[in-house]
Amino acid sequence: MARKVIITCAVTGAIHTPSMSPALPVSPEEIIEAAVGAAEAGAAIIHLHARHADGRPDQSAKGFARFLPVIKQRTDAVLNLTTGGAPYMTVAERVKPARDFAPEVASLNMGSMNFGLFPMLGRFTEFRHDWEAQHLGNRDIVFRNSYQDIEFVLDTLAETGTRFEFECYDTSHLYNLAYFLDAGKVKAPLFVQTVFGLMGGIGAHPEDVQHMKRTADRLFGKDYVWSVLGAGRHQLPIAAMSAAMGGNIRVGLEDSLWSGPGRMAQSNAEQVTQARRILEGLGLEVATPDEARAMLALKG
Ligand SMILES: C[C@H](N)CC(=O)CC(=O)O
Ligand SMILES: [Zn+2]
Repeated sequence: MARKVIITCAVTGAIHTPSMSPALPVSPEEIIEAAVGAAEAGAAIIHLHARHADGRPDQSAKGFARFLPVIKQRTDAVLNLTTGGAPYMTVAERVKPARDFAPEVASLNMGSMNFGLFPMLGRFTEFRHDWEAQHLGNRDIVFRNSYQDIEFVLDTLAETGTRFEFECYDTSHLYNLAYFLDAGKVKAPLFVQTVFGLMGGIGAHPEDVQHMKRTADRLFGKDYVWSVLGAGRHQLPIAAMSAAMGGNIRVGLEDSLWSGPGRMAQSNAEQVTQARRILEGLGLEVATPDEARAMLALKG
């Protein structure tokens, strides 16, 4: 029996800006087509952020209401709403969409960190909107996720039945998750999304991947479902490592605009298809949304 692998697709995010790639979904219609296309290509989970018309991150419930009902109608993929929003937002602002829509899954960032986007400025120079260069060039971003912030999200969503994609950008974040597990604030199976190659967090070297996996195995044993995301050019190499090491995969234009060295991705579905080819090349099978629901004990 081939192992089932969950592919998550993060279709737009709040990091990349519209001028960086014509494929980046911005409008509600573009986000809907990207989500449905990614699901049809094999993504069991769709991770969602909203944007204003000029592409700036929008964390209002209204912003999400413009595409959520239509996506729900057109696909049975698991929907995962961000509580990360954009690093300069307050946690009260960030948790609103998940509080209002009570999704099956919501992201939860497991620690504070410097957030370096400015390395991308070397590659992208032309911007349609002023805010884009400021956003990317900001060297003073601290993505705040204090224990109080994390607890606030957990308590706010406690009655919704929503489960979490625990974003861990470094080993300290795994220890923070272990603390909340021991404290009984989160329940197994934990969906642990280890993030590699985002400046401010752990790197994307194979030893970094092994180190995060070894640490998670020691802290959580069988009580977790491991997944990885690689930022930028690291997306597919990190996905391949995870597939070979028994893990699951996250791709999408939120995390990377590329589909190969120097080749810009034409769509989220293209990245999902590439991930799928890697899995099938290894004799693995892509998990369906319902198989992902069973693996992650989701409310359905
Ligand atoms: C590296 C990713 N941007 C992690 C993320 O997706 C955070 C969130 O939305 O809460
Ligand atoms: Zn996100």
